[in-house]
Amino acid sequence: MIDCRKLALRLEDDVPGYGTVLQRCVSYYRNVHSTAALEGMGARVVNSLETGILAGNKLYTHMLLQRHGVPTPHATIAFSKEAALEAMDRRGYPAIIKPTVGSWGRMISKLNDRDAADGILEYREAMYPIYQVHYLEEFIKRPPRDIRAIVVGDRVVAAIYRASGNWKTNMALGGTASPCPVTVEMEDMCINARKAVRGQIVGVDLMESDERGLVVHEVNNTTEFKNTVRVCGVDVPSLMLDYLLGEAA
Ligand SMILES: Nc1ncnc2c1ncn2[C@@H]1O[C@H](COP(=O)(O)OP(=O)(O)OP(=O)(O)O)[C@@H](O)[C@H]1O
Repeated sequence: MIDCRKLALRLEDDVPGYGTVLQRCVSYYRNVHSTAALEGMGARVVNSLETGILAGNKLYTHMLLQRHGVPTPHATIAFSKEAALEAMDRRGYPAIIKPTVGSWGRMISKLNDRDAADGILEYREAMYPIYQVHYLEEFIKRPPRDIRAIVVGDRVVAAIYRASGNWKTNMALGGTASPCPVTVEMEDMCINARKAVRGQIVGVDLMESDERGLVVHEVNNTTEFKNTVRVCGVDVPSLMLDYLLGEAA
């Protein structure tokens, strides 16, 4: 185990005997940059830099899911406050606005009407340029929960429902976990989602839309699994390591 924060890599060296690296850093920027360095120095990193970049960005992921025929919330990308408001006026409220890069539900807002949208967009326009890219999703009507499925290669090894009193069901925001049965439909969809971002070990987040059935709203490049292990009793980290050892053989 190597703590990324203790790492200083001389980039012209070969990686000293790392071979295969299972990337587990939860900080997005440390994650992709350490992956880039390690890959460049000859290590095989799971997931790859390519997957880190693709899955780390909600717009890139959306486009890939769509192209691979994986159902995903309808979305709009707008490049100014005015264009975003116009799009929401056309598509209707509520809408969800998300940073293209981010996790744990941070800075994700539900825009219930034009006044709320106008206020949030004004703040975003005053922030770093990345926040002036407005990624909007339809609000999916669903039971008060979502699903996190852990995909290791060609299997969903475990899945949980995440429920909370808030419309955002992230565990980081106080969500609670319970086991979710894995259906064939869900497994196929998750494996397609993994392939769409060219990943190997990923966490796929799904919602059960009242209108459209299962939709995938995110693919996590470095999936957390503590609560899944606890409620499903599946030893996810061992399965990840078995997969990597099988791949390396
Ligand atoms: N389009 C949507 N409609 C309804 N609810 C949504 C929608 N998108 C997200 N949510 C809710 O908001 C939560 C956070 O969304 P999302 O997973 O996209 O954010 P995140 O910051 O990437 O979270 P993480 O990476 O930790 O899973 C989801 O778990 C889900 O409960």
